Amino acid sequence: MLRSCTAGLRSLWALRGRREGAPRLSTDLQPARRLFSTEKAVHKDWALPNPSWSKDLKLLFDQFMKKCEDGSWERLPSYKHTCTQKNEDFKTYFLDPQLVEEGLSQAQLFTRGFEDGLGFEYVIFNNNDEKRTVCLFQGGPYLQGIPGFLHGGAIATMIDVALGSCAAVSGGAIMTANLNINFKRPVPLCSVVVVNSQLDKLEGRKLFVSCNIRSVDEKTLYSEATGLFIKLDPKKKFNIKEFHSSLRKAAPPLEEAVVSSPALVIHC
Ligand SMILES: CCCCCCCCCC(=O)SCCNC(=O)CCNC(=O)[C@H](O)C(C)(C)COP(=O)(O)OP(=O)(O)OC[C@H]1O[C@@H](n2cnc3c(N)ncnc32)[C@H](O)[C@@H]1OP(=O)(O)O
Repeated sequence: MLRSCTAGLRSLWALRGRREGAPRLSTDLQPARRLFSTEKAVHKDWALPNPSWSKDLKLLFDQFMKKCEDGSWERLPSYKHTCTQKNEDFKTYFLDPQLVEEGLSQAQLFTRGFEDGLGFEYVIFNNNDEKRTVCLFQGGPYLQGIPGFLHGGAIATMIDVALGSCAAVSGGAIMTANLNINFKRPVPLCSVVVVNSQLDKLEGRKLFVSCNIRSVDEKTLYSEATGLFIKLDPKKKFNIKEFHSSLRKAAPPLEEAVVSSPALVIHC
């Protein structure tokens, strides 16, 4: 099972002119800084094949690109950094300007923060008429949970992204309000899975979506999930000052919290 993954990583190292036994990946990762060096890299669309993609992923990608030719499907681009009009609108209408200045300059999309092949490799296709999306996903070795299998949190993340994208196509600026996931079979690390999502119901600002995750041959059902996404209300801007003062009211200072409740000390 892990053979294809190891092979993928070896070819990745080979591409970068490294031999086996060369510096370990974990101590040798400087991807983000390297990528920030040019404008072109910053605005790179990551939902496109790279050398870490397996044969299965490339094959499915090609099949969906074919479906895009008649306009019934479209590939959704994916960027590490804010650069779509949708994201700009989000900042303008929903965020406190102070939050934008203080917090967002270094920010990048969580699922695109790994070096090629090590984390989330995925591409999402949208069918507007049918209100559904298909996400092709290959989870890399840094997403391991129990040995040889994907971490449940990584699966939940992809479900959030897949369902969120499905909802965002219809709803624009949305946020996840509820996710409900049934993990039915563990997903082998580095395998390719298909996340089929669809918009079930639109009710005011509420978008109800559901999805399933299956193997490429469709024989294995890995997970099923439903989600509720809320279309954001521009009248309810996220206000950083309000947020901080509500936090202070809700939580006592750390020392106080530790003394009164040792269970609050969480190691992560
Ligand atoms: C193209 C890009 C695609 C990218 C996809 C990426 C996906 C990633 C998305 C995320 O990770 S978002 C991060 C995780 N989510 C959050 O942090 C959200 C935290 N929650 C909130 O900020 C607010 O609760 C939220 C914005 C979701 C809703 O607040 P609002 O003040 O706008 O809504 P309001 O409370 O007025 O509720 C609106 C309706 O939704 C209902 N509602 C809200 N939260 C609910 C809930 N949790 N369960 C059930 N119903 C809920 C609520 O009852 C009401 O129903 P009615 O209209 O029928 O009265």
